[in-house]
Amino acid sequence: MTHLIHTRDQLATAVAPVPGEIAVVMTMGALHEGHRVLMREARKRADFVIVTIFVNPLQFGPNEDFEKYPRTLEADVEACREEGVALVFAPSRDEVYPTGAPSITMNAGPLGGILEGASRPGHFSGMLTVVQKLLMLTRADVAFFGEKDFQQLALIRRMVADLELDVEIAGVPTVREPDGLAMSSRNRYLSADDRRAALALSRALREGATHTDAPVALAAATKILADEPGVRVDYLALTGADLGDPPPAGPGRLLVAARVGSTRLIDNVALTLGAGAA
Ligand SMILES: Nc1ncnc2c1ncn2[C@@H]1O[C@H](COP(=O)(O)OP(=O)(O)OP(=O)(O)O)[C@@H](O)[C@H]1O
Ligand SMILES: CC(C)(CO)[C@@H](O)C(=O)[O-]
Ligand code: BAL
Repeated sequence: MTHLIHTRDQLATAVAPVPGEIAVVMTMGALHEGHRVLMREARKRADFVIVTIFVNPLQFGPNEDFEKYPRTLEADVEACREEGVALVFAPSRDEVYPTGAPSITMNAGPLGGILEGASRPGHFSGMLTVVQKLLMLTRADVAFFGEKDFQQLALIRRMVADLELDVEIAGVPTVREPDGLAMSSRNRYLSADDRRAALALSRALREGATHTDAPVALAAATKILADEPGVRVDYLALTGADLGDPPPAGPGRLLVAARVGSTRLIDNVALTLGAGAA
């Protein structure tokens, strides 16, 4: 039985008697198969799964898509029901920010200022602020996040480590459409032409990841993106697995952000760098 609740009082009442572990999957709604995989992983881990649905104003810039972000609560609750979720917490803005716009927020640190943080100033501060609140409100023992938002996941891990929060963070690999496009709520903004052009992102990452030499991997991915006129690259970066400088040898990450039409998409893949790598 899935319950839809909207207030923090309802949430406190619902979680208080839970005997075992509580798992949370935080979302902004417009749920798709990627979110469902997170829910399934959460269900494997805990009997009591909470899905939060909240389009957090604090993590959107003034010219971003906060107003037009898809809001599909009824279908979202149905998806949660099908996945055996116990509780859907869909709070209002006032319920999450009862004191109004908070004057004290999370500082996302240096990792919060690169890549997505450079393109979306304040985004990670707003994201971490709401994640911390939702962890506290749901009293989660374990929280599941997707690798699709790789820098977000890294920052949440960092926050939990640095602030010694008593919660486990579980990462889930990116779920893709059969043709490679990373699933994303924002994919529903794409026209048919945009949708076709957007495939260049995953194609570029896949091709890049076949190379073990960092400049060669970057050049291969760059060429594929440059060959697709429907894509305007925001950044393409090759980093270490911790988003620092790429190591001479070992695990790395190739990350891309780009505009396709008026839609901004992100994606990333793991790759192995260095001589001797496969
Ligand atoms: N394709 C995916 N594979 C794995 N996890 C995903 C995928 N898409 C989203 N998630 C995860 O679901 C959680 C909620 O994300 P969110 O609601 O922002 O969805 P989204 O599809 O990423 O939306 P957006 O298009 O706005 O970026 C995050 O932990 C995110 O990383
Ligand atoms: C983690 C999150 C739900 C916080 O608003 C959001 O950034 C998202 O959906 O990835
Ligand atoms: N999926 C990450 C949340 C955001 O784009 O604001």
